[in-house]
Amino acid sequence: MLTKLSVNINKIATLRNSRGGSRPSVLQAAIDCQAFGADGITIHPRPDERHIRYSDAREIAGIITTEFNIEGNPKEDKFVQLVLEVRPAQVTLVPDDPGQLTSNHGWDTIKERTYLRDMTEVFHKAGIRVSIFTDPVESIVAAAADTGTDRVELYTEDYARHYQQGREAAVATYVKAAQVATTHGLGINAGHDLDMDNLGYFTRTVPRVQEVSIGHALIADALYYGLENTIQLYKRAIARG
Ligand SMILES: CC(=O)[C@@H](O)[C@H](O)COP(=O)(O)O
Ligand SMILES: NCC(=O)COP(=O)(O)O
Repeated sequence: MLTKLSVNINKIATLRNSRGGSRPSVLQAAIDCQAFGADGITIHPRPDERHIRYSDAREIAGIITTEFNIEGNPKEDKFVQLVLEVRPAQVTLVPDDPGQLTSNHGWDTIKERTYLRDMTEVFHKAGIRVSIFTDPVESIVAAAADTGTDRVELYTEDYARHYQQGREAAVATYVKAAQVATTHGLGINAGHDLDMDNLGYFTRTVPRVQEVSIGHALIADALYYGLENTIQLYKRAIARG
């Protein structure tokens, strides 16, 4: 099973918003990423719309030829309403507070089990696959299964942070977390701070990763190598392992 690459285009929107205009077009970027080989498009509209706007989500939904993944915190009613309106293939539930610079932790699936089960049911009723953002902690991943979620997304910042010092140690908790996910019948996604250097080892070593969502490093690389070439480089990193 080859891991799918979902390109997170948040940072295209960051650049667009920085001048108050419409350039670069986020919609065109989504169209092009799919044409260049992305297996999906991911966005993470935050309550302050610092990059992706809710209007972007509505427009992108109309040009999706791959898979659309919308990330966000369902404790924001506006987010839930948007997802139910847009009906992406997947919603990824991320427990970010509104003012966070970026995502930096997964759900406490033990404490939030009832809440997450209720929200999973809401999105399932709309025919939307659910993925829950979790740290690579075996007990947390096991508890995610009690919510009825389809998948967990393993939060990979810790892996990326420690990759250079020793990739075997950096990936160990993710291998175990993935094994627990599989044992509990959960699909496995992964994301955050993955890049061209650390990606192949992760997808080669962690079993049954169905999808990685990558944005910040990929868009930064695209400034040097071009978007089409960069997407192909990331796809080859996965294929080469
Ligand atoms: C959930 C996750 O790890 C990423 O989608 C992250 O939320 C990216 O958000 P920013 O692009 O706002 O950093
Ligand atoms: N879910 C992770 C994601 O969508 C992108 O994270 P990053 O590559 O921008 O760190």
